[in-house]
Amino acid sequence: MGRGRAWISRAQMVYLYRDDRLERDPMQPIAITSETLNFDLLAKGQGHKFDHGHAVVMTGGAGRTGAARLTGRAALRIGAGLVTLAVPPAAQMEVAMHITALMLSRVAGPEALTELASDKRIGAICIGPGLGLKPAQAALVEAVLDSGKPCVLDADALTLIAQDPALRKRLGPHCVLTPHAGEFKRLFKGLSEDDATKVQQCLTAAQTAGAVVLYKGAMTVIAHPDGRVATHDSTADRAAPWLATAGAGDVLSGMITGLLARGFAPIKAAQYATWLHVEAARRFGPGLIAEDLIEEIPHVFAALNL
Ligand SMILES: NC(=O)C1=CN([C@@H]2O[C@H](COP(=O)(O)OP(=O)(O)OC[C@H]3O[C@@H](n4cnc5c(N)ncnc54)[C@H](O)[C@@H]3O)[C@@H](O)[C@H]2O)[C@@H](O)CC1
Ligand SMILES: Nc1ncnc2c1ncn2[C@@H]1O[C@H](COP(=O)(O)OP(=O)(O)O)[C@@H](O)[C@H]1O
Repeated sequence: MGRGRAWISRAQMVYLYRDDRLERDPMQPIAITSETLNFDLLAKGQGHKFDHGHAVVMTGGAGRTGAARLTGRAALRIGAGLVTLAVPPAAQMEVAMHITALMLSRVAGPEALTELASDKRIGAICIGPGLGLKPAQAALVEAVLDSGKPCVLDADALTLIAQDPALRKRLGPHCVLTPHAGEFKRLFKGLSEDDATKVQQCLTAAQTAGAVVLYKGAMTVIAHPDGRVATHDSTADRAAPWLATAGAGDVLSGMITGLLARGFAPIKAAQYATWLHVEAARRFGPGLIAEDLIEEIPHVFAALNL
């Protein structure tokens, strides 16, 4: 075990969060850097797999499951003890043929998803990557939101929420929304066209939605409805242009979901995942595709002496 760490209890984790350097000046935008993060929080102490959290990722239908499979694998690599893909019946064979360490649960509709999410051991849910945009998928998003579990809402879930005020009303600070610029524009109409800076736009969005918003891009901004804002600058000496590749956002969602399952608070999960995501991209370098990001995570952890 790295640095001889003992098992860390949930109570100790709460203490460690309070000790986090990113918390010191909560109302000011804070730069997410290796100086402001406390990497000891990422260490995996002793315990069995359920002590490290169980994450669920909803997949899309047949022929559309790749994005959620990336998400699920990233959640496992970041240290969640177990990850289950919730799979519509028509996609069950496709997903089963592609996974090994990931588990599969057949989910025929919102009732089945509600039942799966009600398992007390499920600590986090991700929905959106490759999901689809039909009313049946909106009902799945509703089931996730009604579960009250920490969740990551990405890709098609964001588009569905943008189209449906009833879904928007169900958001809370336990939700992390991860829009790229196109999704941000759809979700927060008008906001992205005014003169406000990206920081102000993201903060207003978080306060409007009542949820944590991670506004993606080379400059990523993360805002909590209570006013906390953090920025991650991936330009200049932390440039990672190879992250502009299909599926990179699905991997980020998985990293956040895995950290949520491990017990990180939503804003912390978003901050740590953002730094690790760029770090993985920079370590891999040119030619990066989404799968490479996931396989680079262990090397990032090793370099951090975890
Ligand atoms: N391997 C896979 O199976 C992948 C599946 N994906 C899925 O494909 C579906 C569509 O995803 P899209 O992201 O294309 O979503 P959308 O089609 O909803 O959004 C893309 C649109 O937004 C505009 N846009 C503006 N700023 C943008 C920005 N910074 N980044 C990206 N687009 C921007 C684009 O011009 C484009 O018109 C989702 O279900 C998604 O999860 C993608 O995640 C890519 C990988
Ligand atoms: N030029 C860039 N520099 C740094 N990070 C980038 C750059 N382009 C994209 N990214 C990051 O890559 C990810 C892309 O996510 P997204 O646009 O949702 O892609 P996808 O939907 O294909 O998964 C985001 O985390 C974003 O911040």
